[in-house]
Amino acid sequence: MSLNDRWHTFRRVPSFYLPHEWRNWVLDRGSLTQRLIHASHGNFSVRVIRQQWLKPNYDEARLLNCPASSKALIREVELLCHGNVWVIARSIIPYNTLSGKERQLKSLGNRSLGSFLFKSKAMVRGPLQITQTSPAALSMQTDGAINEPLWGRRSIFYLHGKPLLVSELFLPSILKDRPQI
Ligand SMILES: C=C(O[C@@H]1C=C(C(=O)O)C=C[C@H]1O)C(=O)O
Repeated sequence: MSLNDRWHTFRRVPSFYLPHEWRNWVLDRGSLTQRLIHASHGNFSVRVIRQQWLKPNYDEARLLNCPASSKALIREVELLCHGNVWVIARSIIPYNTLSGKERQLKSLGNRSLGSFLFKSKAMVRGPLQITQTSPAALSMQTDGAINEPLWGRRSIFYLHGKPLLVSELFLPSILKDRPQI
């Protein structure tokens, strides 16, 4: 099942629902890429699952104020540390956002989106929305390896005032693969 379906139901929860051990990760408004690089002592990579022109789901189109029928550049990735997936992410980039300097977003490849966003002097990040979901809800093939709630977030980044939506899901390997920082 693609992330497209996994993110279909982003059920918001208040940030105070977050357990202590996840608060620093999920509420950090800085670059997640930089945080992962630091936490893994540089053993970090981006695996692009797909990057295609597709229709966002209804909720995403609504947040981006895009017509429900319009397509956007949808990028789904896994962020790996020490070869393990620590984060899965889905970004929705409307056509009109891919103008000017932001045209480069079409050809990121396995460079992190964050490496572009947090370099831009014209970037403003909107508020974080928090969600809690389950492997079952995401139809994740975990063969029982993950049987605990998963925490995620999404926020809109504005580049020269043009929006893109980034959703991220934090996997338990973040805490299991390393001690708390
Ligand atoms: C927004 C960031 O970029 C990260 C990298 C992404 C990508 O390469 O597609 C997507 C979401 C983020 O987890 C960040 O590093 O904070």
